[in-house]
Amino acid sequence: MAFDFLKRVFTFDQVPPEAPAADERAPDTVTPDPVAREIRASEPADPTETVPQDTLPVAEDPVLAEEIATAGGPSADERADEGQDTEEPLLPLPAVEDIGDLGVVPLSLLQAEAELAPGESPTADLDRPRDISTLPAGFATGPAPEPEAAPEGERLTWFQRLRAGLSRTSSQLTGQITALFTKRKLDDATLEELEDLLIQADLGVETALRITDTLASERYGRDVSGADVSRIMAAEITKVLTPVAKPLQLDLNHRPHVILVVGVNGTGKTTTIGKLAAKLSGAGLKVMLAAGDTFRAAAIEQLKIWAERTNSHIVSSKLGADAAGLAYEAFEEARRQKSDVLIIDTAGRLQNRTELMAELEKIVRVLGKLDPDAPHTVLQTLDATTGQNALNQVEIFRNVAGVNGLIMTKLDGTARGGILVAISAKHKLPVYFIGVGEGIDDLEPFEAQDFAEAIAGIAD
Ligand SMILES: Nc1nc2c(ncn2[C@@H]2O[C@H](COP(=O)(O)OP(=O)(O)OP(=O)(O)O)[C@@H](O)[C@H]2O)c(=O)[nH]1
Repeated sequence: MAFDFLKRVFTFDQVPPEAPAADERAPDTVTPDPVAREIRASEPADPTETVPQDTLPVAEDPVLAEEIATAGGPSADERADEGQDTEEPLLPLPAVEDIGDLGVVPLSLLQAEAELAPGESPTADLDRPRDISTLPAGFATGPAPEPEAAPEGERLTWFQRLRAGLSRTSSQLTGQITALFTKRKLDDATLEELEDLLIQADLGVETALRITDTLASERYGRDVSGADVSRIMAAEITKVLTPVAKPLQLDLNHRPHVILVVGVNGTGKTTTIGKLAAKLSGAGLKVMLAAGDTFRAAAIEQLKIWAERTNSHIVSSKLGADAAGLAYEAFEEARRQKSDVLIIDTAGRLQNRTELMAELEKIVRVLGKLDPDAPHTVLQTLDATTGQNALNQVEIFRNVAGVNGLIMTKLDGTARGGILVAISAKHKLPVYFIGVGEGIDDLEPFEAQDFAEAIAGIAD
């Protein structure tokens, strides 16, 4: 099944195309060997004649055939435009002479042979040593150099991607902090400026104050280095994040454990569902997906592909169908099929679109009719490139849909990330995973210390 998917996404053009049937082949089939070509040109054209596969590539490639046909002359189309016969032989061949049993050879070769001294081979010239001291620019002689080994580990580890993603935040912040404390001692003014910098990095007032308080208690009135601030910053952020860095708990007494995935448009819901399904079905759980984003045909197709890739079942309906109805049916179907986990995708919506938020409320309500505890997990995806607006997103989705867990996506891009600290300090919602790429494996459990150190710009 996975191979079917690959086959749809990639074209495997290394596989040589099958030779077309003789009657499909162009009558001007060209044999690559020039001598054979010349010989063929003198023979009566036999369009049904086939050429062994291994001699076909030149003639089989239509672009190449056209290039050959037009080398030094007008294209077939141009010839047609000029009213010329397009059936003429494709290749401008040298003049030939019939020499009986030997068939035909180029006249030029016969003339060259006639000029040779007795016993001298016509190809002897090729064997003479040549002066190769003046090759054209761009060429060199000597054995071909060994190809250089590809650099190891071209694909970054997820942690390197996280660090790279947060590097804009961290390098900007650490640069400003270093500049702030150059030739200045820690006093009220520098503490206030530091607090501003931390707030500008989206960390939130509460965490900014924790950091400045700790720094003041350690080093007030003394010199401070950027490294001191980074260390304290990482420690304080870790303290904020540790309580929310939790594993996603599945209560398999429910069967299925229902996960509803919500969030603003493009925050990575569908992709994250695919990644989650891959983890769960890879662990042997029976997963069902529900294509609850009934607004976009592409979203339904996208989820179907993820279902196929992850060996999950999928329930989908027509474009524009009632999303709550679909969620209800999917829940029933998952029960019938004894799925372990049902993951329901929803259309992206801005938190200020009241009617769309009401639809989300309805999905939750309808699921609750089948099981008062359902949906058991309501996951919200947050795009790490978003700043302060993410705080507001959590606030509203939490109120409307009962969000009880977060996943931050796109931490591999030019992420801001600091906002997750502010959200964690305020909402204390579990952060289960982080997205660090678009691939199926690019979802990592959230680790408080790793994240904190990446923001604080602390190297390994
Ligand atoms: N770099 C990166 N891209 C991601 C990540 N997660 C999702 N994306 C990309 O973000 C884009 C939007 O992802 P979707 O999964 O379609 O988002 P969605 O929330 O379902 O979108 P809507 O259905 O429009 O609301 C896609 O191009 C994804 O490949 C991630 O962790 N890193």
